Amino acid sequence: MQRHDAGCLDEQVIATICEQLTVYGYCVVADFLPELVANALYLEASSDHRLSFKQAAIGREQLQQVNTQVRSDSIAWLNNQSETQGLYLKLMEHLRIEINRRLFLGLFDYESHFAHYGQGDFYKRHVDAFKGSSNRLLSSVVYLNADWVKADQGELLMFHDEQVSPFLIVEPIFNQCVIFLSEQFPHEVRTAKRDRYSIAGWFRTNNSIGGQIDPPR
Ligand SMILES: O=C(O)CCC(=O)C(=O)O
Ligand SMILES: [Fe+2]
Repeated sequence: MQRHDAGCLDEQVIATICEQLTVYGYCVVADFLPELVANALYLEASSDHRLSFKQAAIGREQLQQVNTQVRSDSIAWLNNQSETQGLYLKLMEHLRIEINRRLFLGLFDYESHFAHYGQGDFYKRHVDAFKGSSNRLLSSVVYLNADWVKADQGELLMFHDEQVSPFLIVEPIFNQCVIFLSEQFPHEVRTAKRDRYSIAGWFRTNNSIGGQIDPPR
């Protein structure tokens, strides 16, 4: 059900996200974005040739390397280059401000990329940030796949510490969003059986030294 059509996130959704992050450290939200925005994002991700998807790498900065044993998806960073990206980034900026206002997390900015998992692609178990060594505080993933069925797999599996069984399985269904503490939860993307589109993003704190934002992407 669509709860909102204006160019903003639903207030109740924001309140729920903040409550669940406080209690559990993660939350899953259905119908996250205004439907028009989610549709436009899907169209852009799946068919806008100005986006040049590149094989995703792991690690940061100079240590980045492509390792298709770990992840085999392709990504394209959002940089406000289209009206659609502008709408999405504005909504996430609103969310950033609201989370800071309610939870005092001191989130400083938000970086995000489209991700495309083709048939057979996966992302093995990992954490998005290692304790104390990153400024990624909250991870978000918005899924853009209409008509996803169980047989398509490609679920996000979330784990507690070293446990082998996931405590949460998130299907990558259209306009569903998951937000979680980046250092807290190992997770993996099960091999997708069909094209799978999403936007992964990170709210970051500012650990800048000498005016340089640390670390850059
Ligand atoms: O697409 C997903 O469900 C998760 C992606 C992910 O873990 C990442 O990009 O770091
Ligand atoms: Fe991740």
